[in-house]
Amino acid sequence: MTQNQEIAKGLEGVRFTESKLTFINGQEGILTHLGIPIQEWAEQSTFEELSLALLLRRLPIAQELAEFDAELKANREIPEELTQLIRQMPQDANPMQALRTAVSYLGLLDQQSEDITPEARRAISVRLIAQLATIIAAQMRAANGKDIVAPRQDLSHAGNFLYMINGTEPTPEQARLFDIALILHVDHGMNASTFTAIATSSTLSDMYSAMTSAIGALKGPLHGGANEQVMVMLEEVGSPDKAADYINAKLDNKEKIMGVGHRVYKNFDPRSRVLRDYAAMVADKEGKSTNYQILETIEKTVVDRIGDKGIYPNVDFYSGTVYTDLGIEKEYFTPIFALARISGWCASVMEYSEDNRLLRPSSVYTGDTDAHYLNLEDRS
Ligand SMILES: CC(=O)SCCNC(=O)CCNC(=O)[C@H](O)C(C)(C)COP(=O)(O)OP(=O)(O)OC[C@H]1O[C@@H](n2cnc3c(N)ncnc32)[C@H](O)[C@@H]1OP(=O)(O)O
Ligand SMILES: O=C([O-])CC(=O)C(=O)O
Repeated sequence: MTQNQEIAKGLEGVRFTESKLTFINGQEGILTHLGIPIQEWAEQSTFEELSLALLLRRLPIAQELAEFDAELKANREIPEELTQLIRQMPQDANPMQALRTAVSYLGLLDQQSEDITPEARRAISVRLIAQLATIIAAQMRAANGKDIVAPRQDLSHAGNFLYMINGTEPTPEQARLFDIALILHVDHGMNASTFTAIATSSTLSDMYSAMTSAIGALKGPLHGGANEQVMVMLEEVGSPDKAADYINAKLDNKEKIMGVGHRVYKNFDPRSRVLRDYAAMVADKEGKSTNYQILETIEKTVVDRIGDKGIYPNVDFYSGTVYTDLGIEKEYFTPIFALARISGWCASVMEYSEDNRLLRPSSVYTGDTDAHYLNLEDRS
């Protein structure tokens, strides 16, 4: 029996499906959704519109967008049982563990959760997109010993989230900045968490199981968890004049720098450029923040030292400074990534399920081939 011995470590470059959602050219730093550059989505669109466009796989017409917007608003409330669970969670719970638990519980409470027809998957996607914001805001408030703020129906998705976390309405500029940050995180091809969501749903499991798996995958520091780790690094560095030495010491030690490097981008991640511009704009307006100055030095030091390996800032590098400026604590950076990526996960699962095939790769077996069972007393 012959076995193909080739291994694609980390599944690098392996294509297992077709998709019409997202195109990435990692060498040239190009990212498009439905063929439209990410910069245009960021400048001209909204989180709601991009979410619907990915679910439809085309730009919606005005009436479709208005209806989707109304549907999201009508679905913002979460069940009272879930609010109670959130209140009972340990105050020091890891927010991604708390989110994973809450989404799993939401599935338990949803009468439709076992229905995997396209219609049911779409209805569940709308609820998940709308309610993740309410769940994360409630968790943030409860963990800080504050009253949970109910969602409002007269604000945008981004504006309502900021309202729910702060208890006061954001300025239009703050709401728009957060909306842009969400847009930049909505989808990114076959990243680890989207792949995980698809792998789970390829067994014909339900949407909530797929999303719970995806949240678990996003949590890791090599993926979405890197944005929080960037902030940890900024705290360790402390001041801009220490940044270069800090990075050089880490690289001498062969340690990885968080928020830089990417499996696909070997030039620059276009999302980090957009985020850097906004971070710079806020920094200029309010007098350059220490964090922004440290990041500038880290970027320069990393690119000087290992830019030739294709290591540049990724989306997680500058996002944290934008969130910090909006008053969000670092422990919630990764849940906020999920708040945006939920739309990409749902759209990807729905697309893949139209022509589903069980995901089941192989490994090359390198263990014994001629062993026999030994009784316990005969083993040494
Ligand atoms: C939303 C997102 O998921 S974006 C990614 C978020 N993750 C991070 O920011 C964590 C830091 N970055 C990394 O760990 C990596 O760049 C990853 C996991 C994102 C991609 O990794 P891979 O494609 O597997 O690249 P790999 O780890 O093989 O690195 C290739 C080379 O670049 C180096 N390298 C890659 N990333 C980094 C980094 N962040 N810091 C220092 N060196 C790095 C590796 O040491 C390796 O060097 P070598 O060839 O001399 O051994
Ligand atoms: O594509 C990836 O591997 C990681 C990433 O940038 C994302 O998920 O946004």
